[in-house]
Amino acid sequence: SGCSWGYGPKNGPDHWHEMGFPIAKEGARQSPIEIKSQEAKYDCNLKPLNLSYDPASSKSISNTGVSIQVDFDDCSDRSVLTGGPLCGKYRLRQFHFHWGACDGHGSEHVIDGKNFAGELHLVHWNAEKYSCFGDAVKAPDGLAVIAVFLKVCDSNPALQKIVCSLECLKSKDSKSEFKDFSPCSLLPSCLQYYTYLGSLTTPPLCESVIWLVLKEPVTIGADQIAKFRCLEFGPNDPMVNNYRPPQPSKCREIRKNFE
Ligand SMILES: O=C1NC(=O)[C@@H](c2ccccc2)S1
Ligand SMILES: [Zn+2]
Repeated sequence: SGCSWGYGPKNGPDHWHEMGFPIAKEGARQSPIEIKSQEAKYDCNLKPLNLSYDPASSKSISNTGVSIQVDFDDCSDRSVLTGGPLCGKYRLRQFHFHWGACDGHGSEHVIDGKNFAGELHLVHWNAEKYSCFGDAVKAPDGLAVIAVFLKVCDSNPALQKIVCSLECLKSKDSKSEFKDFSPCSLLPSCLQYYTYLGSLTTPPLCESVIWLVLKEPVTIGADQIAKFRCLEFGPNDPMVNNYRPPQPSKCREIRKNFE
């Protein structure tokens, strides 16, 4: 127990429902989920994802105590996501990562029983309908999160600027300037996706996320992910396994924009 949630044996995902977040157990659209590719339905009406990101809108990188996060200036439509299943413009607010203590697990979503070593989340909010992130996070169509699987293989040059910044971000609440970073560089060449209605994967677990899970993973080098694992949740508490396991599907429909 203890006052704040985390990923440990006493405050991790299995305890969140008793730490003030009953939706963790009672919710109808909790995330992440296991995606069974054969059960996902091809929908020809799904549009391609349209990303228009301004690298100048990146502001800072920080150790939030639960992840490493890059924040963007979301006071105007500088970096936006449209298309896919979305109605309107969703502004990029931040991206962050989830990863494991070893390469065999660490992703939040699972595809056909396969866990990846990590997962990148690009968090956007519906700035056309809502006036701020705080309002959007309470709405069923408030957020859109792009999830990208991380596969340990060759080193990924696009991650290098992030990896190099980690040395100064070991401790919780540390923060550095992080300018002129293009989030597009982190995406795979193919933007085919699965989509379903879900939730935040951390408390407050609000059921306000339209998930866009990319089919194609991106690589991360063994040396690069090793540096992620040197971060800390707190003093002498390595930041690893900061992921929530899959939640009941509860008969949700998963669609895909590819055959
Ligand atoms: O995709 C997600 N990953 C997380 O850590 C959750 C979250 C929680 C609060 C704000 C933004 C995102 S939702
Ligand atoms: Zn996340």
